[in-house]
Formats: sequence, structure tokens, C-alpha cells
Amino acid sequence: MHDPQAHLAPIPDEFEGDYPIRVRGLVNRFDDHVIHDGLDLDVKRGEIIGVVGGSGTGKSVLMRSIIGLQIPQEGSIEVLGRSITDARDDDDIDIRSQWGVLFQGGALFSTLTVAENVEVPLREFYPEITDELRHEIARYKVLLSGLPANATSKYPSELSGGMKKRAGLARALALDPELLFLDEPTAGLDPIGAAAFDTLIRSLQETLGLTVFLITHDLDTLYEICDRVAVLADKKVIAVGTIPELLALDHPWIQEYFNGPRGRAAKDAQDREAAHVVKPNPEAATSAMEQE
Ligand SMILES: Nc1ncnc2c1ncn2[C@@H]1O[C@H](COP(=O)(O)OP(=O)(O)OP(=O)(O)O)[C@@H](O)[C@H]1O
Repeated sequence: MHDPQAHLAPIPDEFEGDYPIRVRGLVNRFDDHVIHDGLDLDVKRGEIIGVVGGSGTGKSVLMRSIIGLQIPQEGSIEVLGRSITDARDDDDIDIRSQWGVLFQGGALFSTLTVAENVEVPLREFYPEITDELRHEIARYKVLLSGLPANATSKYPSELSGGMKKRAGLARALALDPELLFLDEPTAGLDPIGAAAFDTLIRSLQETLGLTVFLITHDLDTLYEICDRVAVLADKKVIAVGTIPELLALDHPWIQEYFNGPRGRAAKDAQDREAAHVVKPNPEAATSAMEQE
């Protein structure tokens, strides 16, 4: 597919390290309420990392810290090799153009159409491009997010919950980001819509080479699309790994989360799906037919 955004100036100094997100010794507190106390996290380039933890453990605050919306009391955060926590160099190209964010609920501007919403970051970061090119990029991102072309002219109030998420995703992808932040993307979707959204995220991540930071409570999402999972508890990331690696740990929250009834159901669903995608062994099929 032709990418109209190929016309935009490339971002210099493309990051080539292994860890586009590095958090060290993060401390966040609101008055005397300590949310994070010495939190460390490395996110690998090209992975989908799921971030889980009980309600109020600070998953959203962590995401907001990484994208510079929350100034931590202590610690350092590097994104794509640049410090988010130190004062910014005015000459530095704006790092915010290199990530896209899908906030809970989509956070669309209700008085703008879907296309106009997608155009907001384009106007901000590339004011020099023509109206025609901006419209073309927005349309392309809407289609990329799995919405029909006629969604471009609709207002958020005319969209279903799933369509709103896709519109928010289109806006998050507007600037061809390297990093994608998703805060509970499948919350509020029915299971079929949630599974479709998971598939979309995985396929976009593979096609566009994204690194994805995904906060979720959805165990199916964790099993389906996350390469690793980071667990927030006790004001820190207490473990990061694949689900089998996490299951090998004996932390009570991890065991209860993944081995509780919902965790087991999600695992069973994934096992069933894996069994269906196993290619039939032709020899076994032959011998089965011979036995009939
Ligand atoms: N701006 C703020 N001022 C004061 N307290 C805040 C602020 N933002 C977050 N908090 C508090 O920080 C804690 C962590 O909030 P956060 O939204 O990060 O939790 P979470 O892990 O994302 O929870 P959930 O899974 O319920 O969405 C909560 O107790 C919340 O009330």
C-alpha cells in the first residue's frame, strides 16, 4: 500500500538500541501517597509488553511518566535514547512525535470528525504540509486501523465503542510512531470485538515494526499478543517475562492472577486455539483413513 506519509521529512538520528524504553529508580508520589518506589523497567525493541497489576498499582501513572505527562520525584526515564526526566534541549527534535498513545476510552475530540481527530497531531507536528496531503494521510490511517472509509466524516458520538478505539488508534498512528502506548485498549469491548482488536494490534505491530506498551486487565490479550508481561506490585515492577516464566514464580499475586479461574480459562482458550492451528500431519491422516 502506498504510504502518503513517506512524503514527510524523516526523523534524524533514528534510535538503534535494543531498549527503546528504560526506566530506572522511578519514584512517584502524590502528597504522602507513594505510587512507585524505585521502579525499574526495560522494554525491548519490537516487543509487545503487557503491563498488569491490581487496580491503583500505578500502571497509568507509569505510562504517563514515560510519555512525559507526569513528572516523577526521582529516577530516570529514557525513551529512544533520550532522557524524558532531564530538562529538554530546545534544539532537540520533539520526541513526542515518535510515539502514539491510545488513552482509555479513546479520548477523541467530540466536536471533530474522525479524520479531523487524526489530523490534530499532523497539524501540530507538520504544520507545513498541504491540506490535501494531510487529508490523505488521515484517510490512510483510518483505513489502516480497520475502519471503513466512510468513518472519516463521522463524529465520535456516531461510533460504536470498538470504532472509537480504532479511531483513537488511527490518531495514535498518525505520525508513524516507533512506539505505541495503549491503556486498556480492549476494556468495554465485547469478546469478539476485543479479539479483533488484539489481532489488529498484533498485525500493526508486525507490519509497522512497532514497540508496544500495553496496559491491560484482559488475560486473553496477554495470552494472545503479548511477548512479555511486566507485573506491578509493591510499588515496583516485581517481575517481567513470558507468561510461562511468570508462572514459575511463586509470588502470590502472580499465581492468583494467572492461575485463578479467569487465568486458567484464558490459557485453556489459547491452548485450544493453538491446537487448531497445528497443521495436520498427512501421514497421521493417511493411517487414520486406512483404519476406517
Ligand atoms: N494526578 C493524581 N493526583 C493524585 N493521585 C493520583 C493522580 N493520578 C493517579 N493518582 C493515584 O495513583 C494511584 C495509581 O493510579 P493509576 O491510575 O496509575 O492506577 P492503575 O494501576 O492504572 O489502576 P487501574 O487498573 O484501576 O486503571 C491511584 O491511587 C490514583 O488515585
